Amino acid sequence: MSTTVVENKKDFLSFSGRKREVVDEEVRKADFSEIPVISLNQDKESLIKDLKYACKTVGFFYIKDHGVPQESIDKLLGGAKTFFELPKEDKNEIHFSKSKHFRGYESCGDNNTEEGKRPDLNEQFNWGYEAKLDPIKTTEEVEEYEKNAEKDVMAGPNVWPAKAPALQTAVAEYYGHVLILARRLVKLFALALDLPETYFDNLFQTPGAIGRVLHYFPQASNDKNILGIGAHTDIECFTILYQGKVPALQVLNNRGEWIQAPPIDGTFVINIGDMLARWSNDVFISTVHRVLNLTGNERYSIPVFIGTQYDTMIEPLYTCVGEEGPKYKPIRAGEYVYKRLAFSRLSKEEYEEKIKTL
Ligand SMILES: O=C(O)CCC(=O)C(=O)O
Ligand SMILES: [Fe+2]
Repeated sequence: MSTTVVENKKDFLSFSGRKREVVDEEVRKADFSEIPVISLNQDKESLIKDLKYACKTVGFFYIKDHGVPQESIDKLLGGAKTFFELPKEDKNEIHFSKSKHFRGYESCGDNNTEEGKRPDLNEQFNWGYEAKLDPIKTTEEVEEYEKNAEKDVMAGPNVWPAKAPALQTAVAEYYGHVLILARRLVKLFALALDLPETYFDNLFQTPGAIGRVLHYFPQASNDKNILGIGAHTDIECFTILYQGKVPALQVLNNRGEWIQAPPIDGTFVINIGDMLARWSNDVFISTVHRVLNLTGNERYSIPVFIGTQYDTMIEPLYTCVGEEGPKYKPIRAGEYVYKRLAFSRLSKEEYEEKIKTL
């Protein structure tokens, strides 16, 4: 999740390689033509046209008519709140440092998303893909998956809080709905990239899909050195974000201006991540964003980061290379995600040591 700030020049140089300049630190209200709202319930031709525009020019959009029941969202928010209210010692029983692939609890200050800024002002719970959480898998498929479950550095079992058991049940229900939506979006993205509709399907059968519930604390100061989550681009192909009711998300637009992306009832925010930006040779753009919660209220959000199966080699797609050719070298999805997560969470020494073994 890390993005490097190039000192003095105020550029963002993310791991994806694309530079983003900040020309204005003031944050302004955008109207929805800047961050489009797209209904999934419209004829396919116009839907693909809307998606093409949003993915190629903004990298951020809202979707409505997405099919995920509000009840499942509310259940997950309830389960997460119970978990976050537990005493520190109970939450730390599943601290992410005990997990080889960053699952579990991150406390406030554990993560420094934006280099050069203070650590992020949030606590969070993270889980990853397991076939038993996937509603399309049969019992036999789950058994088969479990045999090879730890094949990739990023794959393996989740950890759940013993003292807040409702969280696990609520995650399973919500994540199931989101995986179905993700597989629907993957087909639409294939079409928007001028590929056959089923082009990506096999690569999202056991997707590297990390879910997270974030709890942001209100902050008094508008000092941009302290952020709920520092400026970054997401790592995976795309993110399905439920951002609750508290406005705090900001997006860096193509002109280098920070604009607000307030919550809209009944929608998710979808944003393109660096894996799909690389895969599409920057035909789809990944967009820098951050959270600054000046509302005086606590804020909860639920991003699910949808990536491909971890053994997928990501190299620019044939429909996207054009005359200039591929901009990016091939990378293995699991290794890429691991390095990015490790970079903002481990010490420099630990990071160097760990990546030697990948
Ligand atoms: O909380 C939000 O609205 C955004 C969270 C986010 O950007 C992230 O976790 O990558
Ligand atoms: Fe993000």
